[in-house]
Amino acid sequence: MKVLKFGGTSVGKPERMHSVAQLITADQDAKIVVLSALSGTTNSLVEIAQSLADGNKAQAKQQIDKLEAHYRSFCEALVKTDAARAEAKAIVDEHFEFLNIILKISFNEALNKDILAQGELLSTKLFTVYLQEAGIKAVLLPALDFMSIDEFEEPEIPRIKTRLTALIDQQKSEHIFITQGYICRNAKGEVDNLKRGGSDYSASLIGAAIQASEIQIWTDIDGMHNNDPRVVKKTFPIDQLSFDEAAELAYFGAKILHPASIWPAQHFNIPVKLLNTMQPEAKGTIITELPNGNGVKAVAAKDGIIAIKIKSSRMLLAYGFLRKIFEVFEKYRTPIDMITTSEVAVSITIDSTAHLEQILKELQPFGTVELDHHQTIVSIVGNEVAATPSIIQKLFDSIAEIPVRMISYGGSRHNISILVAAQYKDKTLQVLNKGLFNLE
Ligand SMILES: Nc1ncnc2c1ncn2[C@@H]1O[C@H](COP(=O)(O)OP(=O)(O)O)[C@@H](O)[C@H]1O
Ligand SMILES: N[C@@H](CC(=O)OP(=O)(O)O)C(=O)O
Repeated sequence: MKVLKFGGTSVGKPERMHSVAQLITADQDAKIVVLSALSGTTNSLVEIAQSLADGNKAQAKQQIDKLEAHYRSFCEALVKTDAARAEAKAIVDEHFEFLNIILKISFNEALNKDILAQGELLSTKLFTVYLQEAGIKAVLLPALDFMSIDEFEEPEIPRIKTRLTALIDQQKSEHIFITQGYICRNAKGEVDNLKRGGSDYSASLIGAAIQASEIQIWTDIDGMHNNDPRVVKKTFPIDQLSFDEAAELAYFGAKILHPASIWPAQHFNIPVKLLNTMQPEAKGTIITELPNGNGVKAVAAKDGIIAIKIKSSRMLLAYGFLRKIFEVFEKYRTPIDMITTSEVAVSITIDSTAHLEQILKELQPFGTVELDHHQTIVSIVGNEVAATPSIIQKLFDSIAEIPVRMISYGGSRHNISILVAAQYKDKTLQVLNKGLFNLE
């Protein structure tokens, strides 16, 4: 069985949904099709939830009405028969009735998650109505019946496997299953999600749970490119990446993949293909266990980084200092991305401000604490990149004019990372495109 995931841009217009239907029926293979919300919907739902959190019900109502109008016209173009239009209308009625009801009740975090789930529920139901109208047999598998995370927000793969296999076994004669990406249930049984962009993660978890033969991530670009196409002019798709290379790129900002989406596939050695819905014949990128050579494959940038420097003469010749500092981050479940040390100071980067205040308070006794917001990690990724001598030379030549805050070299054989102030991100990606790939 294969898993095919279609992102927001691949289902964001009625004609795109029609193309997705063609793609999933191009062969007779059994498949689970994972859909995101229509592009822009989750952002709108976040805005609605924010208005409600701010107590601004009038604004929330306006935002709900605007989104509803969008869905009404989407349905008009998606399906043509009276029966299908009536079904689509009933779905839109149901979900917007829900959004209108929550205007009347007091807002809380569980409700927030319920709001955010509406996008994937709508897209999958509407797509199923279209498939039915087009005479394509498919079964809708509700993700909330099988996808779950534990109290640490970690996916429960064995449980997902048991529940999903049972659902599929009940319908053995079917070969196209549709489900929602992104949404899941948490340890309390409430509706939750796998964080923004999480449909890729859903696809990978489903692939791992059913030991799929392949996971396909269909998006609006022909695979992983060597650099961020939103920032540099000339980029090219990479034919093949190893799981390690892809994981580094996803984690360090290549938006095409959710940061956590590689490990489930890697654990079960399931190939992942990145493909373009708008150009299905393009080769895309295949991600498999082994790399197909050494050296730089791509550059990526991760925004929203905070650098924390702890300076203390007590660190001089002392042991146990770093452990005490790390324990503070562990206590607040805040992962550290980069770390550099000298005899009297340690610099650390994090990407979450959730517990920043408490962390800073607990770091104060260790020395002088300095903070830099608005930083970006730029990562140079490729198998054995750190062991390829010419690369470090080219890297330093390229960034000669860029003020660099931190450099991490040697932590991973596949990654060299530098930290720059966010205002230098674009320039850094551009000079690296020239210096490492000889492209503008
Ligand atoms: N290195 C990269 N290679 C390919 N795409 C990238 C890269 N870095 C950023 N992107 C962006 O990722 C986008 C696809 O991801 P996303 O918008 O999440 O798609 P989807 O809606 O299909 O999930 C592309 O349109 C592209 O602009
Ligand atoms: N709809 C969710 C989940 C997702 O993965 O979307 P996309 O596949 O369009 O990145 C989001 O916007 O975060």
